[in-house]
Amino acid sequence: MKLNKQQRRRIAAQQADKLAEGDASQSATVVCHLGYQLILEQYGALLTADWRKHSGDIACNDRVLIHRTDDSHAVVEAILPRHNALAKWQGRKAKTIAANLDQLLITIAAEPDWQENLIDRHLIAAHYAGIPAAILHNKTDLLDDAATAALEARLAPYQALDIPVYRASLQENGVPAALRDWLRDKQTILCGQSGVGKSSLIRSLKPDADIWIQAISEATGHGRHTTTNLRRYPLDDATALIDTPGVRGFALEHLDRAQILAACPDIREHASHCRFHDCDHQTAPDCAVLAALERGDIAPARYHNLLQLLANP
Ligand SMILES: Nc1nc2c(ncn2[C@@H]2O[C@H](COP(=O)(O)OP(=O)(O)OP(=O)(O)O)[C@@H](O)[C@H]2O)c(=O)[nH]1
Ligand SMILES: [Zn+2]
Repeated sequence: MKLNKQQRRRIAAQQADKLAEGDASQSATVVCHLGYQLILEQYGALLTADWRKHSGDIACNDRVLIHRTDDSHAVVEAILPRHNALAKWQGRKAKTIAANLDQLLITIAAEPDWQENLIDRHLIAAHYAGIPAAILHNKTDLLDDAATAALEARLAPYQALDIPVYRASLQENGVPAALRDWLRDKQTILCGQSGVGKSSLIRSLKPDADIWIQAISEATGHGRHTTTNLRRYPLDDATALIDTPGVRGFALEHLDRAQILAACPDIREHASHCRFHDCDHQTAPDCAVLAALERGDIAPARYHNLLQLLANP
């Protein structure tokens, strides 16, 4: 059902009243959005919750005001204001998948094989969510010296962008101290292909992760259905990890060329000096991007990856 302006205004006003009432209701954090049901955490305990039709697009890690209906169930009255939100786009339609994030961690590994394109899409999504990103290169134990050098060379252009790159063998050595520090007191969304080691990272940092997963399954009453939904893992009062099973990457079709370029800090400056506003950065005359590439001011890999993204957002 589509709402008219007046109905939307009335709902917004009702939600504002609820927010103002504050402690008449109580707040909780969204652990998991199952589509038909929400799993919330309040004071360490899990609740199932329904929401009113027009509360808005509730996402994992949202803070919500609730009305408890019994010990294990609640109704969401309103979404508390968000710092930010990460959306996944399908064509021109956006779906918020997580809110109130501080940073994004992309994990890659020797296996499964990965493409720069995957990292680039995550960096652009992070850029538009207004959060910094870092890369975790896991399973270093699988690489010999030559393979390590080759992989490091692929990651060098990202390090040149001041994106932290952490290296780990989670299985053999656990979580490196520098990565622990980076994650501390932050709400971090964990991205990466299936099998790179996201669960291993969560289990290393949250020894009771399996108990938490079990508790979520019990709350839903639907066994293991939650495995393809985003899930929040609290580590302490200020730290949480948000796992993203089933999020295969970020389509960028909703962005135009300029917006994609704007999210590439190493290239956008040069692009602003191209002779033509709509320069293709390939064959057009007086292309400042090509000139910078020839001077060595843009990493060839970054240039080629950008062309690929522009051709296939
Ligand atoms: N060799 C090696 N294997 C690892 C390492 N870390 C994790 N693995 C293995 O890689 C496989 C996938 O790890 P997970 O942690 O389940 O990966 P994931 O990203 O959570 O994958 P999904 O659960 O499918 O999303 C498991 O068999 C792990 O034991 C590592 O440092 N070295
Ligand atoms: Zn150009």
